[in-house]
Formats: sequence, C-alpha cells, structure tokens
Amino acid sequence: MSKVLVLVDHSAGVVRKTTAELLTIARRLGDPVAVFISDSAADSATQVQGALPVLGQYGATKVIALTNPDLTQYLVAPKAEALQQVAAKVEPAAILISSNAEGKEIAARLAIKLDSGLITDAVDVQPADAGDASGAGAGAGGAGGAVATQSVFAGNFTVRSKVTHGTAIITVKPNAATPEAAETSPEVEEFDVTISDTAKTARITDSKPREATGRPELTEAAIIVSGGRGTGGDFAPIEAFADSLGAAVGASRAAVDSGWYPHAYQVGQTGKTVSPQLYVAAGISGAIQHRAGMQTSKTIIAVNKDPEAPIFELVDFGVVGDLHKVLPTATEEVTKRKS
Ligand SMILES: Cc1cc2nc3c(=O)[nH]c(=O)nc-3n(C[C@H](O)[C@H](O)[C@H](O)COP(=O)(O)OP(=O)(O)OC[C@H]3O[C@@H](n4cnc5c(N)ncnc54)[C@H](O)[C@@H]3O)c2cc1C
Repeated sequence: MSKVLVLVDHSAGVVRKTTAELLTIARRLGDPVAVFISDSAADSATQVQGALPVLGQYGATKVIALTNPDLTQYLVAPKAEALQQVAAKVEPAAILISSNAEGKEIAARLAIKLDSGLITDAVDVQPADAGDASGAGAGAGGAGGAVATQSVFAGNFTVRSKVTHGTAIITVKPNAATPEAAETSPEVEEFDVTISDTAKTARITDSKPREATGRPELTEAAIIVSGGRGTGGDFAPIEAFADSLGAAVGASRAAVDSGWYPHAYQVGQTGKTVSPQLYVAAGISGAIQHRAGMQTSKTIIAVNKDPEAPIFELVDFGVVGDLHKVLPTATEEVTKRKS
C-alpha cells in the first residue's frame, strides 16, 4: 500500500488533536507514517516515547523520529529540508501537514524542493475514485490520488482539487476529520538528516510557551463561548460562562481588533476554524467572515439584543437580550445544576 507521511504536530511530545485527524485522513489514502520532529534536542527520546501511544492509537504504522538538533534551533527551513530527505527515502503518495502558520511555510518550501503541487487549508481530503477523470497520475497520491476540499471566499465556494504533479502535499485545517482510533504498534525508526548552511540562517534565540489559561485549546474544544463587539470590551461574562461549561473562549475580529481579547482567540476566515459540539456567539452579528470559521459547529446558540442580527439565521437556539444579563443568569443556572 502507498505510504502517506504525516508531520506530527505536538508540544513537548504531547500530540495535538490535529495529528489524530491527519492520521485518520491518511488511513483513507494509504499507510500512515508519522514524522516526529522533537521540539527540544535535550529530551527528544522522551518526547518520541511520550507521543508513541497516541500515534499508535490513530493508526501510524511507523514513526520516523528526527533528532538532529539543527531542527530545533532554527526556524522552518531545516524542517523542510528534513522532510525532503524523508520523502526521498519513503517515496510517499502524499504528505499531510497541519494548516497552521508553521505547517504552511514548511509545506510551501517542501513543495518547491520536491517539485510537487501543494494544496493548503483543506477542510476534507478523500481518496479519488480509481476512474477519476481529473487526470492525476500515480505519482500524485496513489492510484486515484487524493482529492482535497477547500472552503474559499468566506465559505461561499467549495473547491475540490488534486495535485497533478509530483507528491501531493496537503495542509489540512483543524477539525477536518473526526479522529477515529485504529490501534497499531508502530516501530520507531531514527532517521539522520543533514541540514545545509543555507537552511540555518534564522536562529531561534528564545521561545516561551503561551501562558496556560486552564481552558481547553480553542481548535480542540468541545464547547466554545465567543464574544464580539457587543461585549463592549468586557469579556468577564464570556469567560465566566465558558468556565461554568468547561469551554474555550473565542472572539470576533471586531473584539480582537479593538484589543479586547488576544488575536490567538479570533474565530473566522482570518482566524481559527472551529467545529465544536456547541458554539455560543454572544454579541456577535454573524458576518460572513465570522461564520466561515464556526458554521460547521454541531449546535449553535446566539445571544444578541438585535432580533434581526444575521447570526440568528444560523442558530439552533437564539436568545434576544443583553449578554450582560443573559450570560450571568445562564452561568448561575449552570453552576447551580452542576452542584
Ligand atoms: C477580509 C476580512 C476578513 C475578516 N475575518 C474575520 C474573522 O476571521 N473573524 C471575524 O469575526 N470577523 C472577520 N472579519 C470582520 C467581519 O466582517 C465583521 O466585521 C466582524 O465579524 C464583526 O464582529 P462582531 O460581530 O463582533 O461586531 P458587530 O458586527 O459590530 O456586531 C456586534 C453585535 O453585537 C450585538 N450587541 C451589541 N450590544 C449587545 C449586548 N449588550 N448584548 C447582546 N448583543 C449585543 C449587536 O446587535 C450586533 O449584532 C473580516 C473582515 C474582512 C473584510
């Protein structure tokens, strides 16, 4: 069966949910091989061992561990070179990478090095039918190739495409697949890579993990409570309601651009794409660019004082009212019922 490389997205060996999603997608296309680049040269062996159970749980048949310290000391260029060398050895049908800022830069550099086509920000990837008429050859994703779906122009158009030259390199957005376990016992292969001097021109001088909020990570949360301009800058009711539900906090661009909440929490076309079980939009009008990032949420609730707000077209349950009154009441009720 053709191999599909998955670049593992992790923090100190703790594998992110996006990797479980990539492995699930990779199994549709072939035999998933995880590529693990530790983020600290000192404890790379511990990190690989830490990641192994999750990689096995989601079906990685092999883990290729790259421990060259150059990979942790410089920005993305060495990682692209390393993946090029892994690809030369494994000859994969496709390479899947998380669609975050680093992932997309690695993918772009890798596509040039492998003279291959690149598709970014896929929201789904499926094997093409063997008889697909779009003309992809065996070099681009196995017998029929991999067909990627992108949601473009603020979710107004859905594009399906496939790589027709070289190895299919696809960056995949979070929540593009529901992780499905398929237990394996992957062997770990340490792989030596050589990093050129030209890839070592941007050295990392310092890095600090983001301060933990104690809340779930936005793209992985089952419940998200988001606030918009209607908060008037006061996110306390949003955070309190989120905490009562064990939820993550999100924000509209208007709230983020006003400096009321950090950019990392922006949901939408130019922010994060989320697909939780429950999304609560409070004081958010429902602009198309915001919807592009949350409209696939399973259940959507809106709190807005304007009954004509466009967000109400999208919701399963809507409350017309002032969020500063509605959310504290809801928080109190949730807390009471929990105790
Ligand atoms: C290229 C581009 C990319 C963009 N990307 C994004 C993106 O990624 N994410 C994003 O969110 N936006 C994005 N935007 C901006 C988007 O168009 C909207 O401007 C933005 O989403 C509006 O944010 P909002 O709903 O918080 O504010 P508003 O549209 O001003 O809506 C505020 C809402 O709060 C309600 N309200 C006011 N007071 C209260 C109260 N006390 N209680 C309850 N409700 C109240 C109002 O009735 C109103 O509906 C983008 C725009 C462009 C052009």
